[in-house]
Amino acid sequence: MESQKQSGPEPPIKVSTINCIDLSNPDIGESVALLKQEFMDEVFAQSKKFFYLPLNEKLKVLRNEKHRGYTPMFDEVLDPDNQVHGDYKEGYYIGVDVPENDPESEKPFNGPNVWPADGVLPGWRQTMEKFHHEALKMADKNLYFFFLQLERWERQFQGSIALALDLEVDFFDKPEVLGKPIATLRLLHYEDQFSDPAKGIYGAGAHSDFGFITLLATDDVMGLQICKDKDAKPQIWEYVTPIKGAFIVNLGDMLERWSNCMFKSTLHRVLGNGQDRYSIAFFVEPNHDCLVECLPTCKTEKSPPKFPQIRCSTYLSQRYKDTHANLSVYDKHQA
Ligand SMILES: O=C(O)CCC(=O)C(=O)O
Ligand SMILES: [Fe+2]
Repeated sequence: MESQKQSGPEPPIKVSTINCIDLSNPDIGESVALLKQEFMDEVFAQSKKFFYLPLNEKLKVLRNEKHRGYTPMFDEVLDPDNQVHGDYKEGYYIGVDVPENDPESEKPFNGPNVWPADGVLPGWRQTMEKFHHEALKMADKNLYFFFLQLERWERQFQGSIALALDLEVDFFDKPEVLGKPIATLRLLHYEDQFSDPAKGIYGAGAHSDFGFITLLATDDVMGLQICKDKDAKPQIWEYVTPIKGAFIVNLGDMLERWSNCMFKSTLHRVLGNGQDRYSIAFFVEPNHDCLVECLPTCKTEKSPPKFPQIRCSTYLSQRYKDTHANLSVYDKHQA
Protein backbone atom coordinates (compact mmCIF):
# COMPACT_ATOMS: atom_id res chain seq x y z
CA MET A 1 0.00 0.00 0.00
CA GLU A 2 2.83 2.40 0.94
CA SER A 3 4.54 1.93 -2.40
CA GLN A 4 1.25 2.74 -4.15
CA LYS A 5 1.15 6.03 -2.29
CA GLN A 6 4.55 7.03 -3.56
CA SER A 7 3.54 6.51 -7.14
CA GLY A 8 0.37 8.58 -6.63
CA PRO A 9 -0.39 11.76 -8.50
CA GLU A 10 1.37 15.04 -7.86
CA PRO A 11 -0.53 17.31 -5.48
CA PRO A 12 -2.88 19.68 -7.31
CA ILE A 13 -1.17 22.78 -8.62
CA LYS A 14 -4.16 24.76 -9.71
CA VAL A 15 -7.81 24.44 -8.81
CA SER A 16 -10.64 25.59 -11.00
CA THR A 17 -14.31 26.21 -10.32
CA ILE A 18 -15.34 27.17 -13.83
CA ASN A 19 -18.47 25.87 -15.49
CA CYS A 20 -20.25 25.29 -12.22
CA ILE A 21 -23.95 25.70 -11.73
CA ASP A 22 -24.50 26.08 -8.02
CA LEU A 23 -27.96 24.89 -7.17
CA SER A 24 -28.06 27.13 -4.13
CA ASN A 25 -28.00 30.16 -6.47
CA PRO A 26 -31.58 31.57 -6.38
CA ASP A 27 -31.21 32.96 -9.93
CA ILE A 28 -31.43 29.48 -11.32
CA GLY A 29 -35.16 29.48 -10.82
CA GLU A 30 -37.78 27.02 -9.80
CA SER A 31 -37.09 24.39 -12.39
CA VAL A 32 -34.22 22.96 -10.40
CA ALA A 33 -36.07 23.04 -7.11
CA LEU A 34 -36.47 19.27 -7.19
CA LEU A 35 -32.77 18.72 -7.61
CA LYS A 36 -32.01 20.00 -4.15
CA GLN A 37 -29.08 18.86 -2.09
CA GLU A 38 -31.20 16.39 -0.07
CA PHE A 39 -32.42 14.69 -3.20
CA MET A 40 -28.92 14.58 -4.66
CA ASP A 41 -27.73 13.01 -1.38
CA GLU A 42 -30.36 10.33 -1.86
CA VAL A 43 -29.29 9.69 -5.45
CA PHE A 44 -25.66 9.34 -4.34
CA ALA A 45 -26.66 7.07 -1.44
CA GLN A 46 -28.66 4.81 -3.77
CA SER A 47 -25.84 4.81 -6.29
CA LYS A 48 -23.41 3.65 -3.59
CA LYS A 49 -25.79 0.87 -2.58
CA PHE A 50 -25.75 -0.46 -6.11
CA PHE A 51 -21.99 -0.44 -6.41
CA TYR A 52 -21.65 -2.15 -2.99
CA LEU A 53 -23.59 -5.16 -4.34
CA PRO A 54 -21.53 -8.29 -5.04
CA LEU A 55 -20.19 -8.45 -8.58
CA ASN A 56 -22.40 -11.41 -9.52
CA GLU A 57 -25.50 -9.35 -8.65
CA LYS A 58 -24.26 -6.40 -10.71
CA LEU A 59 -23.45 -8.64 -13.66
CA LYS A 60 -27.14 -9.64 -13.80
CA VAL A 61 -27.86 -6.17 -15.16
CA LEU A 62 -24.88 -5.93 -17.48
CA ARG A 63 -24.96 -3.21 -20.13
CA ASN A 64 -26.96 -4.21 -23.20
CA GLU A 65 -26.80 -3.09 -26.83
CA LYS A 66 -29.09 -0.15 -26.02
CA HIS A 67 -26.52 1.16 -23.54
CA ARG A 68 -28.54 0.39 -20.43
CA GLY A 69 -27.25 -1.22 -17.26
CA TYR A 70 -23.99 -1.99 -15.51
CA THR A 71 -20.55 -1.31 -16.97
CA PRO A 72 -17.81 -3.15 -15.07
CA MET A 73 -14.30 -1.89 -14.42
CA PHE A 74 -12.36 -1.31 -17.67
CA ASP A 75 -15.51 -1.54 -19.80
CA GLU A 76 -14.71 1.92 -21.05
CA VAL A 77 -11.39 3.15 -22.43
CA LEU A 78 -11.67 6.86 -23.03
CA ASP A 79 -8.09 7.53 -24.08
CA PRO A 80 -6.76 4.30 -25.60
CA ASP A 81 -3.50 5.88 -26.75
CA ASN A 82 -2.49 6.69 -23.19
CA GLN A 83 -4.18 4.01 -21.07
CA VAL A 84 -2.92 0.53 -20.29
CA HIS A 85 -6.08 -1.22 -19.06
CA GLY A 86 -8.97 1.17 -19.38
CA ASP A 87 -10.88 3.39 -16.97
CA TYR A 88 -10.69 2.31 -13.33
CA LYS A 89 -14.38 2.93 -12.87
CA GLU A 90 -17.65 1.06 -12.93
CA GLY A 91 -20.91 2.61 -14.02
CA TYR A 92 -24.61 2.25 -14.66
CA TYR A 93 -26.49 3.67 -17.65
CA ILE A 94 -30.12 4.78 -17.49
CA GLY A 95 -31.73 6.37 -20.55
CA VAL A 96 -35.08 7.50 -21.90
CA ASP A 97 -37.40 4.60 -21.16
CA VAL A 98 -39.09 3.42 -24.37
CA PRO A 99 -41.07 0.13 -24.20
CA GLU A 100 -40.06 -2.59 -26.64
CA ASN A 101 -43.44 -2.51 -28.41
CA ASP A 102 -43.07 1.20 -29.22
CA PRO A 103 -41.82 1.75 -32.80
CA GLU A 104 -39.51 4.46 -31.40
CA SER A 105 -37.58 1.69 -29.63
CA GLU A 106 -36.01 0.77 -32.96
CA LYS A 107 -33.78 3.80 -32.64
CA PRO A 108 -30.34 2.90 -31.30
CA PHE A 109 -30.49 4.84 -28.03
CA ASN A 110 -34.15 4.13 -27.25
CA GLY A 111 -35.31 1.12 -25.32
CA PRO A 112 -36.45 -0.08 -21.93
CA ASN A 113 -34.18 0.57 -18.98
CA VAL A 114 -32.85 -2.35 -16.99
CA TRP A 115 -33.21 -2.42 -13.22
CA PRO A 116 -31.89 -4.52 -10.36
CA ALA A 117 -34.47 -7.19 -9.45
CA ASP A 118 -37.33 -6.18 -7.15
CA GLY A 119 -36.33 -6.44 -3.54
CA VAL A 120 -32.59 -6.11 -4.17
CA LEU A 121 -32.53 -2.32 -3.76
CA PRO A 122 -35.89 -0.96 -2.57
CA GLY A 123 -36.70 2.50 -3.96
CA TRP A 124 -33.69 2.49 -6.26
CA ARG A 125 -35.54 2.57 -9.54
CA GLN A 126 -37.91 5.32 -8.34
CA THR A 127 -35.00 7.50 -7.23
CA MET A 128 -33.18 7.10 -10.54
CA GLU A 129 -36.32 7.66 -12.62
CA LYS A 130 -37.03 10.82 -10.69
CA PHE A 131 -33.48 12.04 -11.15
CA HIS A 132 -33.56 11.37 -14.90
CA HIS A 133 -36.85 13.21 -15.20
CA GLU A 134 -35.79 16.24 -13.19
CA ALA A 135 -32.33 16.50 -14.71
CA LEU A 136 -33.89 16.56 -18.17
CA LYS A 137 -36.29 19.29 -17.10
CA MET A 138 -33.42 21.21 -15.65
CA ALA A 139 -31.33 20.84 -18.80
CA ASP A 140 -34.26 21.89 -20.92
CA LYS A 141 -35.41 24.91 -18.95
CA ASN A 142 -31.97 26.12 -18.12
CA LEU A 143 -30.15 25.77 -21.39
CA TYR A 144 -30.53 29.48 -21.91
CA PHE A 145 -29.22 30.07 -18.44
CA PHE A 146 -26.24 27.81 -19.04
CA PHE A 147 -25.37 29.78 -22.11
CA LEU A 148 -25.35 32.98 -20.12
CA GLN A 149 -23.62 31.52 -17.12
CA LEU A 150 -20.58 30.06 -18.73
CA GLU A 151 -17.88 32.56 -18.16
CA ARG A 152 -15.53 30.89 -20.58
CA TRP A 153 -18.05 30.91 -23.38
CA GLU A 154 -18.32 34.65 -23.05
CA ARG A 155 -14.58 34.89 -23.38
CA GLN A 156 -14.57 32.70 -26.46
CA PHE A 157 -17.38 34.63 -28.06
CA GLN A 158 -16.15 38.07 -27.12
CA GLY A 159 -17.90 40.58 -29.42
CA SER A 160 -20.24 38.02 -30.87
CA ILE A 161 -22.05 37.07 -27.69
CA ALA A 162 -25.29 38.50 -29.07
CA LEU A 163 -24.90 36.15 -31.96
CA ALA A 164 -24.59 33.25 -29.59
CA LEU A 165 -27.76 34.18 -27.80
CA ASP A 166 -29.69 34.53 -31.03
CA LEU A 167 -28.58 31.09 -31.98
CA GLU A 168 -29.65 29.65 -28.69
CA VAL A 169 -33.07 31.24 -28.72
CA ASP A 170 -33.83 30.44 -32.32
CA PHE A 171 -31.97 27.30 -32.87
CA PHE A 172 -31.56 24.85 -30.02
CA ASP A 173 -35.18 25.14 -28.90
CA LYS A 174 -36.55 23.64 -32.09
CA PRO A 175 -38.46 20.34 -31.71
CA GLU A 176 -36.27 18.65 -34.33
CA VAL A 177 -33.14 19.58 -32.37
CA LEU A 178 -33.82 18.95 -28.70
CA GLY A 179 -37.50 17.96 -28.82
CA LYS A 180 -36.75 14.30 -28.08
CA PRO A 181 -33.21 14.38 -26.77
CA ILE A 182 -31.07 11.33 -26.14
CA ALA A 183 -30.64 11.87 -22.41
CA THR A 184 -28.49 9.44 -20.50
CA LEU A 185 -27.88 9.27 -16.81
CA ARG A 186 -24.70 7.53 -15.77
CA LEU A 187 -23.81 6.62 -12.22
CA LEU A 188 -20.08 6.21 -11.70
CA HIS A 189 -17.85 4.71 -9.04
CA TYR A 190 -14.06 5.00 -9.07
CA GLU A 191 -12.26 2.48 -6.93
CA ASP A 192 -9.80 3.55 -4.23
CA GLN A 193 -6.80 3.49 -6.55
CA PHE A 194 -4.06 5.95 -7.20
CA SER A 195 -3.85 6.94 -10.82
CA ASP A 196 -0.45 7.19 -12.36
CA PRO A 197 -0.42 9.01 -15.69
CA ALA A 198 3.22 8.04 -16.26
CA LYS A 199 2.11 4.39 -16.20
CA GLY A 200 -1.09 4.93 -18.18
CA ILE A 201 -3.36 4.43 -15.17
CA TYR A 202 -6.33 6.79 -15.00
CA GLY A 203 -9.70 6.80 -13.26
CA ALA A 204 -11.05 8.07 -16.57
CA GLY A 205 -8.82 8.79 -19.55
CA ALA A 206 -8.70 12.25 -21.13
CA HIS A 207 -11.70 12.89 -23.35
CA SER A 208 -14.40 15.33 -24.23
CA ASP A 209 -18.01 14.20 -24.02
CA PHE A 210 -19.63 13.16 -27.25
CA GLY A 211 -22.78 15.21 -27.42
CA PHE A 212 -24.24 18.57 -26.60
CA ILE A 213 -23.78 19.27 -22.89
CA THR A 214 -23.18 17.17 -19.78
CA LEU A 215 -24.36 18.02 -16.30
CA LEU A 216 -21.96 16.48 -13.84
CA ALA A 217 -22.49 16.09 -10.10
CA THR A 218 -19.71 14.71 -7.92
CA ASP A 219 -19.14 13.83 -4.30
CA ASP A 220 -16.49 15.80 -2.40
CA VAL A 221 -13.51 13.70 -3.47
CA MET A 222 -11.00 15.52 -5.67
CA GLY A 223 -10.30 13.78 -8.95
CA LEU A 224 -11.79 15.57 -11.93
CA GLN A 225 -9.36 17.62 -13.99
CA ILE A 226 -9.95 19.83 -16.99
CA CYS A 227 -7.60 21.18 -19.61
CA LYS A 228 -8.73 24.65 -20.64
CA ASP A 229 -6.68 24.76 -23.81
CA LYS A 230 -6.75 21.36 -25.42
CA ASP A 231 -4.49 22.48 -28.27
CA ALA A 232 -1.68 23.65 -25.96
CA LYS A 233 1.48 21.61 -25.81
CA PRO A 234 2.13 20.46 -23.18
CA GLN A 235 -1.42 20.32 -21.93
CA ILE A 236 -2.02 21.90 -18.55
CA TRP A 237 -4.45 20.13 -16.25
CA GLU A 238 -6.34 21.77 -13.40
CA TYR A 239 -8.34 20.07 -10.70
CA VAL A 240 -11.96 21.11 -10.47
CA THR A 241 -12.98 21.79 -6.88
CA PRO A 242 -15.67 19.28 -5.99
CA ILE A 243 -18.71 21.16 -4.71
CA LYS A 244 -21.55 19.06 -3.40
CA GLY A 245 -24.87 20.27 -4.71
CA ALA A 246 -23.39 21.95 -7.78
CA PHE A 247 -23.47 20.74 -11.35
CA ILE A 248 -20.46 21.13 -13.57
CA VAL A 249 -21.39 21.74 -17.18
CA ASN A 250 -19.18 20.15 -19.78
CA LEU A 251 -19.52 21.19 -23.39
CA GLY A 252 -19.63 18.27 -25.78
CA ASP A 253 -18.16 17.60 -29.20
CA MET A 254 -21.44 18.08 -31.06
CA LEU A 255 -21.59 21.62 -29.78
CA GLU A 256 -18.06 22.16 -30.99
CA ARG A 257 -19.05 20.90 -34.43
CA TRP A 258 -22.22 22.99 -34.55
CA SER A 259 -20.39 26.15 -33.58
CA ASN A 260 -17.38 25.47 -35.82
CA CYS A 261 -15.13 25.44 -32.73
CA MET A 262 -16.41 28.74 -31.32
CA PHE A 263 -17.50 26.65 -28.36
CA LYS A 264 -14.70 24.19 -27.73
CA SER A 265 -15.67 20.96 -26.02
CA THR A 266 -14.31 20.50 -22.49
CA LEU A 267 -11.30 18.17 -22.33
CA HIS A 268 -11.34 16.38 -18.97
CA ARG A 269 -10.11 13.29 -17.13
CA VAL A 270 -10.25 11.75 -13.66
CA LEU A 271 -7.26 10.88 -11.50
CA GLY A 272 -7.77 8.54 -8.58
CA ASN A 273 -6.27 9.74 -5.30
CA GLY A 274 -6.61 6.55 -3.30
CA GLN A 275 -10.18 7.24 -2.17
CA ASP A 276 -13.43 5.82 -3.48
CA ARG A 277 -15.13 8.46 -5.59
CA TYR A 278 -18.71 8.70 -6.86
CA SER A 279 -20.07 10.93 -9.59
CA ILE A 280 -23.22 11.23 -11.66
CA ALA A 281 -23.15 12.39 -15.26
CA PHE A 282 -26.22 13.43 -17.21
CA PHE A 283 -25.48 13.51 -20.92
CA VAL A 284 -27.82 15.61 -23.04
CA GLU A 285 -27.67 14.90 -26.77
CA PRO A 286 -30.01 16.07 -29.53
CA ASN A 287 -32.72 13.96 -31.16
CA HIS A 288 -31.61 10.76 -32.89
CA ASP A 289 -32.17 12.18 -36.36
CA CYS A 290 -30.87 15.66 -35.69
CA LEU A 291 -28.28 16.68 -38.26
CA VAL A 292 -25.36 18.41 -36.65
CA GLU A 293 -23.55 20.72 -39.02
CA CYS A 294 -21.92 24.11 -38.90
CA LEU A 295 -24.50 26.76 -37.99
CA PRO A 296 -25.02 29.36 -40.70
CA THR A 297 -23.88 32.09 -38.32
CA CYS A 298 -20.66 30.29 -37.40
CA LYS A 299 -19.06 30.19 -40.82
CA THR A 300 -17.54 32.83 -43.02
CA GLU A 301 -15.54 32.73 -46.19
CA LYS A 302 -12.38 32.89 -44.12
CA SER A 303 -13.62 30.31 -41.66
CA PRO A 304 -15.46 27.60 -43.58
CA PRO A 305 -17.03 24.57 -41.80
CA LYS A 306 -14.36 22.46 -40.16
CA PHE A 307 -16.45 19.29 -39.85
CA PRO A 308 -18.77 17.40 -42.18
CA GLN A 309 -22.45 17.02 -41.32
CA ILE A 310 -23.28 14.14 -38.97
CA ARG A 311 -26.47 12.48 -37.78
CA CYS A 312 -26.63 12.53 -34.01
CA SER A 313 -27.39 8.84 -33.37
CA THR A 314 -24.91 7.57 -35.97
CA TYR A 315 -22.14 9.70 -34.53
CA LEU A 316 -22.97 8.74 -30.94
CA SER A 317 -23.13 5.03 -31.78
CA GLN A 318 -19.68 5.23 -33.28
CA ARG A 319 -18.27 7.06 -30.24
CA TYR A 320 -19.76 4.44 -27.89
CA LYS A 321 -18.34 1.68 -30.03
CA ASP A 322 -14.90 3.27 -30.05
CA THR A 323 -14.78 3.64 -26.26
CA HIS A 324 -16.62 0.61 -24.84
CA ALA A 325 -15.73 -3.07 -24.75
CA ASN A 326 -17.47 -5.26 -27.30
CA LEU A 327 -20.44 -6.87 -25.52
CA SER A 328 -19.30 -10.34 -26.60
CA VAL A 329 -16.50 -9.97 -24.00
CA TYR A 330 -19.19 -10.58 -21.40
CA ASP A 331 -20.91 -13.55 -23.03
CA LYS A 332 -19.57 -15.94 -20.40
CA HIS A 333 -21.28 -13.96 -17.64
CA GLN A 334 -24.64 -14.20 -19.29
CA ALA A 335 -24.46 -17.86 -20.22
O1 LIG B 1 -16.47 11.26 -12.84
C1 LIG B 1 -16.30 12.36 -13.33
O2 LIG B 1 -16.16 13.37 -12.64
C2 LIG B 1 -16.25 12.52 -14.83
C3 LIG B 1 -16.99 11.48 -15.61
C4 LIG B 1 -16.89 11.69 -17.08
O3 LIG B 1 -16.13 12.48 -17.54
C5 LIG B 1 -17.73 10.93 -18.02
O4 LIG B 1 -18.37 9.95 -17.62
O5 LIG B 1 -17.79 11.30 -19.21
FE1 LIG C 1 -16.73 12.99 -19.53
